[in-house]
Amino acid sequence: MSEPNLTEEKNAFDPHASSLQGEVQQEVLDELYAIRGSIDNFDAQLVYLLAERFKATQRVGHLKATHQLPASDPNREKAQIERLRRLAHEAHLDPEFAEKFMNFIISEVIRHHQHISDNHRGPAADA
Ligand SMILES: C=C(O[C@@H]1C=C(C(=O)O)C=C[C@H]1O)C(=O)O
Repeated sequence: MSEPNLTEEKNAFDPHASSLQGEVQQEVLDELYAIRGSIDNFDAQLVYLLAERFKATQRVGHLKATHQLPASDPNREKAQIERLRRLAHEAHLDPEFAEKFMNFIISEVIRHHQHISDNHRGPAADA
């Protein structure tokens, strides 16, 4: 018989975790849980999407380090932010929020690129 997986148990997600239990009618809680089920699915997708984006940006980081290119590309960022603000507006998402969120992600990517560059070994001097 296998041992219970303690890590899994400790990390088990309780979709009904709430500070509202006992505070509101059960029907209200049930509706809240139903909506939160969708929120949990969206959040999981966000994590997977971000993970895939960071995989791609890591590749860019290695390419830049290999060719001694700067970690950031301000013109590219400007074009991205303009496009995303437009998309956000069309999607009824606050463009200010979209810009702040994007800048937050990009600054983390640049930090990764600097780290990759700092740890990059160039071609051996005697090669
Ligand atoms: C990923 C890159 O590096 C940086 C990060 C960016 C991003 O996260 O989209 C965009 C421009 C760069 O400042 C890139 O140059 O494409």
